[in-house]
Amino acid sequence: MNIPFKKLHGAGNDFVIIKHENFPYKKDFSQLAIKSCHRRFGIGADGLMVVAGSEIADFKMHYYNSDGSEANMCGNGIRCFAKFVFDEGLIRKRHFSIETLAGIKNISIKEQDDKVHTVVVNMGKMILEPNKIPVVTEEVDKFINQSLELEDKQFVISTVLMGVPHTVIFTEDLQLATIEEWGPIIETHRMFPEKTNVNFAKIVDRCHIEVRTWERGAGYTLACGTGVTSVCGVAHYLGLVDETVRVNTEGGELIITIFEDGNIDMEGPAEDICCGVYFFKES
Ligand SMILES: N[C@H](CCC[C@H](N)C(=O)O)C(=O)O
Repeated sequence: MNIPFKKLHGAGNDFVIIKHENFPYKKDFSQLAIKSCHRRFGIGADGLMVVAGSEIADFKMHYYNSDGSEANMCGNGIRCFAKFVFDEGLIRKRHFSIETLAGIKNISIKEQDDKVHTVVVNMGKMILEPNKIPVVTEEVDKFINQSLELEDKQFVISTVLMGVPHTVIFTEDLQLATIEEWGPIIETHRMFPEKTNVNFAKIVDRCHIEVRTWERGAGYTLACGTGVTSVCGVAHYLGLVDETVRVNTEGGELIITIFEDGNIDMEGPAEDICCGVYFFKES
């Protein structure tokens, strides 16, 4: 089956995007994600998004990680999704809404020469209550600064829900070797029945943080939008940063703004990489 696609990235987190009308087989989205996201046998990407219609918003976003698992939300992905639908002429408003499994997200785009270059997403509010997060824990009212002992290493972790589960570890050590060693162990820890994304964060000062993320279902990525949002939400909750934070990821910079009512905005880039036709072969 020949499927037209575009490939975009948001701060180095890259995605294959297709229109539902070109592949209207939801039962095969997972297989399509695995095959098309493969870095050798496919196009290569961290995830797949399918652009579909919605009865409650301007569009519906289906998101699948490169391992084929479906996720409720993707922060870098929804910026690329917004660029795709605007640049493709599917919508010409600069403010519109996208339905996700984590609720409706409101989008504002910034464009130059009629092409989107930056997108602001209202990510909603960070959820702190353990009974609303897929985490198994003794009675605590917030899963913040909990100690976790793994083999011979002590971690202090905070786990929140930002559409998807995120575990945050504040550390000075952002070496890739550390993330690749401990990321998968924490991602698949028994306390996370639906697994978790794992964010290693270094607070530079009250308005700068560096974040490196091991993503659930995708591994190490150059940036993670929901992860960066979660890190800033936890850091702000702990009084470590101000309301606006510039976050450095390996793939680029994201700007997070935390409002008094708890809503969090994420601003960041969305860039085209290529477009083409993907030859999907069912296995
Ligand atoms: N791997 C995540 C989904 C993608 C999130 C990330 N790419 C982002 O930008 O938010 C999960 O399964 O929870």
